[in-house]
Amino acid sequence: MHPRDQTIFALSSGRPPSAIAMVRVSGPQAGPLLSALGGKVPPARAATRALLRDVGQQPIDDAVVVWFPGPASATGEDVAEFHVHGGRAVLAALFAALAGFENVRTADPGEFTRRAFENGKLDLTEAEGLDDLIHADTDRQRRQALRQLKGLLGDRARDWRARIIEASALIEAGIDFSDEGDVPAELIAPAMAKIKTLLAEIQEVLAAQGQSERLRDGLVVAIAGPPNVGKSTLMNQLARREVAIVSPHAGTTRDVIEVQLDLDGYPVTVIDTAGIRETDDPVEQEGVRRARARAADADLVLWLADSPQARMEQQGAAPVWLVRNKIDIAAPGRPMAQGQGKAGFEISASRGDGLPELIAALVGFAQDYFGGNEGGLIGRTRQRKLLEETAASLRRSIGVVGEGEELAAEELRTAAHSLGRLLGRVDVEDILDVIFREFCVGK
Ligand SMILES: Nc1nc2c(ncn2[C@@H]2O[C@H](COP(=O)(O)OP(=O)(O)OP(=O)(O)O)[C@@H](O)[C@H]2O)c(=O)[nH]1
Ligand SMILES: [K+]
Ligand SMILES: [Mg+2]
Repeated sequence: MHPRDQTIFALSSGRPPSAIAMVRVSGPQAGPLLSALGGKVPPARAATRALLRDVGQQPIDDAVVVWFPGPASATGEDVAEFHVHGGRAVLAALFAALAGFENVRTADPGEFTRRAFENGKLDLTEAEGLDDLIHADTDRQRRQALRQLKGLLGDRARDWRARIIEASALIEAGIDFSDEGDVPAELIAPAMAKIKTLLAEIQEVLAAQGQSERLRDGLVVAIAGPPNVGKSTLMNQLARREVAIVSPHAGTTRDVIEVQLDLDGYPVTVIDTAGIRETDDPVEQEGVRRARARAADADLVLWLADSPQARMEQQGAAPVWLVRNKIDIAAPGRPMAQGQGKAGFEISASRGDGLPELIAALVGFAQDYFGGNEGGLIGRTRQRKLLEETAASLRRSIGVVGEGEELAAEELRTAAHSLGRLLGRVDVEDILDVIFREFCVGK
């Protein structure tokens, strides 16, 4: 039997032990498994109490089961849910009982969603939204993922694709029905007008997007600077816990240390690095090399220093903010040298002075970085790339239509194909369907 036709099961709730655990089953054996383990197939979509027993009639657990006959289920197949007590031994016994049946196996990662997608329950953008929702750490990520899951982008893409196919059917019909290959302008003009309108709509979505697909990956802020200036102390303050070792010994931090922060709903990764200096110690040299590399890849560098004469080092293309630390012991004195046109900050990482201002500035930076808008439909680079490809093909079709309708039609097919890939449905038959439906009646 093909793996696709087998019945799959998996623990769908969190790691055991837990009060309740939910094991989900999907596939043709879901119903037979319910009756084999629970004694009967319960009424559909109603939580039903069942004493589960294994093949030897030994009790497994007192459970609640739910039966979702397909296709009106999450995956489109027959689905059974077993809500059991979330102990490791209970789950082990249930898994053993399930796996004992023929053509029943544990699910691969994402396989329930994959089946839902294959059964047309979700398009690819919605599946991506579901994945993002499960992995969302911050509130803004959650809202963005929910927009994807609700299929807002998918709905637009389906509509655009249908309209492209319509326009291309008009042109192709013109080509097929014209005598010497010259397609009457009455057919081409309305088709191209449709294309121009929808190109404008796609461009609007691409432009309104700002940076919001960055929400998935987060913003990386590197703390860098000379040894012993208080980088790890600042890191611990931002993380509100002791993630990095702090000591008066210069060269304490060697590895790159990361923490994930939720900064006003924005996902921010802060990294603490080794103090940058010339050194003979090969271990510290490696630390310095990693520090430079990570700072060069960061989206923002906080260059920490503890003297007014501090000179900062630019790493990569990211903006660098000069942050003077230890103002509690140094005389306030002269303001620090200003770097890259950015205002310097003055803080005491150990005492907390100046930290609210620094954090407020980081939130402001995050707002700019993420585009601050809630209306973004695009959640991933994959989606943006395919929409850009679609727009480019549409522009080319408008450009080449004067040179030949076949060229324009070919570009439209490419555009529809890009949108099909966005949705995870690539199906050239659609174009033929429209042509035959609209132009071949009675043949
Ligand atoms: N007075 C004062 N001391 C500080 C402040 N911040 C850090 N220190 C002290 O400075 C020393 C070095 O701090 P760290 O946080 O380890 O400095 P670092 O830059 O991570 O050092 P390396 O990892 O070795 O490069 C420690 O003794 C801290 O207690 C501050 O704001 N004021
Ligand atoms: K130190
Ligand atoms: Mg350190």
